Amino acid sequence: MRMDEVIKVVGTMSGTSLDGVDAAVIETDGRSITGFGKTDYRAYSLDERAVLKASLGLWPEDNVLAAKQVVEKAHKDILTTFTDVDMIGFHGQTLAHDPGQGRTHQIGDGAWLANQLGRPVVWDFRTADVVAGGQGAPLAPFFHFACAKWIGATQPLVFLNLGGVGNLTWVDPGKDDPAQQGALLAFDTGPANAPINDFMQQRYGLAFDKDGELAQKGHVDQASVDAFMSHPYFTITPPKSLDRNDFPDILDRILHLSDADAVATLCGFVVASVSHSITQMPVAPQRVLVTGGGRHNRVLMAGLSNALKCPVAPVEDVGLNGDMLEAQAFGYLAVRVAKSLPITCPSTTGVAHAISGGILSAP
Ligand SMILES: Nc1ncnc2c1ncn2[C@@H]1O[C@H](COP(=O)(O)OP(=O)(O)OP(=O)(O)O)[C@@H](O)[C@H]1O
Ligand SMILES: CC(=O)N[C@H]1[C@@H]2OC[C@@H](O2)[C@@H](O)[C@@H]1O[C@H](C)C(=O)O
Repeated sequence: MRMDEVIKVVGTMSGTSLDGVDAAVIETDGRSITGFGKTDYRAYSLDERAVLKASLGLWPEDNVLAAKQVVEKAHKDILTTFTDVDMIGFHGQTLAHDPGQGRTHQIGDGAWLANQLGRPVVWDFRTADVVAGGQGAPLAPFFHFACAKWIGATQPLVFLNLGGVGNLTWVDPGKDDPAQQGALLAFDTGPANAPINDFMQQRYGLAFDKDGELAQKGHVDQASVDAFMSHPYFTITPPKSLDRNDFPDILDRILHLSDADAVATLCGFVVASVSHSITQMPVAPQRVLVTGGGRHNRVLMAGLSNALKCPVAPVEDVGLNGDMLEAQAFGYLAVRVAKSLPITCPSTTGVAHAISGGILSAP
């Protein structure tokens, strides 16, 4: 493969919210984005979701066969309709993440998918980084750097992903290469939608608080937010990353509140953790562009706008697709892996030096 060859790749993401699989086409030479293409979404059924949820926290030595089959089938279903791509970037589903012990666990066999779909598949993006001493997450930052160039940004800005977990990337678009010192700073900010979803599921059997409607009726309990912010995670100097279940007692902290106040306070946790994270940026960002499902939550967006000293807007404001950015990221990273370009560096995962990673499985 020539270094300047543009590859049409479909990337997939099955995120921590366990709602389904996103797939999105991107065209890139592994450095610049040259175009975006078709996108699709395949929801997990309630039964599939239950299998995945029951498998969270499990490692390869545990019995994860049922969950693996759910993930593989869902990806095969959605990817079958992407017929005109050169390559697939397959993130899989994270079940467990413990970089401190040098391990992270994404299920789904990319070699099997390559055979089923007759296309090369790049997968297992995180293992090389954790084995090399990095956090193995977040991995979207190198793609965020390319997005900053694509939108023509000239001043430092932040991409904030509000998924199940929150993560952000500070980008200096004045730099030439994402692995260059001072180009990026990225880390997980704290829990985002996952606790809100868990609460809505427990109380109402609902998947999430649509548009923040319940939170809008409540008030933030500041004492609970302050107690939440005393968690040791917030004293760690970035880069740092989280497992979905790293704050196991988060819902216990709001049990004494009314439902509306409880959800408003969970939103307050997100706003406080993101605001704290922004104070750790090398230079104040000119703006914060929000991606991930949390950008639809009006209470989260209003809270962030109030708390931060710069404009906060969904990535749609700059022409990007906030539902598909992570899927696009793993397409982009697949091409970088195929070209042996770095996908992580000290300022994104804390790894000692910039490295590539992933496995490329030919059909
Ligand atoms: N209209 C909406 N109102 C409020 N919240 C929403 C809305 N739409 C989506 N969300 C939230 O966004 C979540 C899905 O976000 P997203 O797809 O970015 O997460 P993910 O990719 O699974 O997570 P991660 O980035 O942590 O891997 C939903 O579970 C829900 O909590
Ligand atoms: C271990 C893992 O799967 N982490 C996810 C998770 O979901 C959000 C946040 O936590 C981020 O660190 C990461 O995903 C994004 C896509 C990333 O790697 O950039």
